[in-house]
Amino acid sequence: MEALESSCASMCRSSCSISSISPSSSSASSWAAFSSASSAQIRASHLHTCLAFKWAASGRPSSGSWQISVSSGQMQSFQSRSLSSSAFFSHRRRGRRPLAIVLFQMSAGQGNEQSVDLVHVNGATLTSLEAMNLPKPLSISDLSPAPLHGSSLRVAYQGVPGAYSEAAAGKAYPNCEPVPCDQFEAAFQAVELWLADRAVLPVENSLGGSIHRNYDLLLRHRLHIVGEVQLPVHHCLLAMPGVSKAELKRVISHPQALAQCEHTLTRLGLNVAREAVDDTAGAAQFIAENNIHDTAAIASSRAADIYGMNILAEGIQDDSGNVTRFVMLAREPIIPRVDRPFKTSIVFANEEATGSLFKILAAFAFRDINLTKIESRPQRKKPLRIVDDTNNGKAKYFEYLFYIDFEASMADPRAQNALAELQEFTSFLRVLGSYPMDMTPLVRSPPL
Ligand SMILES: O=C(O)C(=O)C[C@]1(C(=O)O)C=C[C@@H](O)C=C1
Repeated sequence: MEALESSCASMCRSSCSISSISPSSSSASSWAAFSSASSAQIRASHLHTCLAFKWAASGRPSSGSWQISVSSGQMQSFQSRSLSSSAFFSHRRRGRRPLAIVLFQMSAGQGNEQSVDLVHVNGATLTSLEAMNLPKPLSISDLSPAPLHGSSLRVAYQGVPGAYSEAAAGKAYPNCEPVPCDQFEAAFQAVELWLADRAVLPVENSLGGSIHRNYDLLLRHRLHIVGEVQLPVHHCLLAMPGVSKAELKRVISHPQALAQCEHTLTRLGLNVAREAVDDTAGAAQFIAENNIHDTAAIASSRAADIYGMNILAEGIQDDSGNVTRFVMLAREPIIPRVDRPFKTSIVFANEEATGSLFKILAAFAFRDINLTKIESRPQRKKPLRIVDDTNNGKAKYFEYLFYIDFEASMADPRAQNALAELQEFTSFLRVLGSYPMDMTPLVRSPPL
């Protein structure tokens, strides 16, 4: 029997129970399409979500009649589409297995709070979840500026469950509802569009350096930095159960993770091809879903648990004190305070004058304000400055934006005065956020 994986967007919060579903045509008007999976919660009024099953075996499912058994409950009528039609499968999943979609009709008059427990499709067990990108009706709670009383904060991160960014979201906001996003840009937009309350994004790593993409996105979007978390990153080498290091021909992971483990991989004799993918846990998921035996992933031990992989080596980062710094982003800034250590992040373009950068840095030094980070990025809108100040012709200079983090709150007059002085030497200045510093002690992992 081909194994199926149920996928779902967990948009719905109440529950209902169904006993079995047989295929038929989908002509009814009140489709209660809901995104769900094992023990999902749905609200009867949600009409635009749906169930999706991902094939765990290669190839397409065979045709024939389908029986979906779920726990018994109050759903009065339901229908599924035929699963045999190829048009029925999502074609947007290039290189990935097709999705089968089942729509359920819910009858009016059902209570709001019901639960669906999917168990089998034609006897195959449903396992993991994946978000479906289907429209969901807006509700009042989507539009409320703060999470409703009793509901958890939705925190967008880039990657899939098991990614370090998910762990950082949990460290920043314990008990939050992590919202996985396929790209950094999507995490920014999820907050801007009120689909999430916060985003948690990596900005720098102690071994790999800055994550430039996020610096560029900080400028392009209007979100505010409201906090930071530093996460010790302990990488593991994951492979399918039964696979040994000697069988590996490739190691895949997020480019930062590959960079952080470069020397250790060589020391382990793994002089095999490295391939970059979107996130560490996504690498593990890809290997597990496709049952690939000649490839390992660099990811967390939690990713090994989630995707059923074996840990071949633990703590494979090149330095036991490997730490990634994440920032928390929100639509509104927080009010800066002076009763605890604060950091402020700014971005500016300096004036075209000799020594302007020196004068900018001196504005902090004279006030005893410690700088913790300076990063320069090309000014994409104005990448070159061409000046005619030589006897031999025109000179070309690259134009940069500078990102600075300094240890002071914007409520501190020293910081206010420093920025006032900065304005004399800058053509552009923006405060990205003033936020409490992460002062939690970091735990080093034992050397490999
Ligand atoms: O791929 C992940 O798991 C991530 O959360 C991303 C990320 C990064 O962008 O730096 C986060 C922490 C580690 O440094 C490696 C990768």
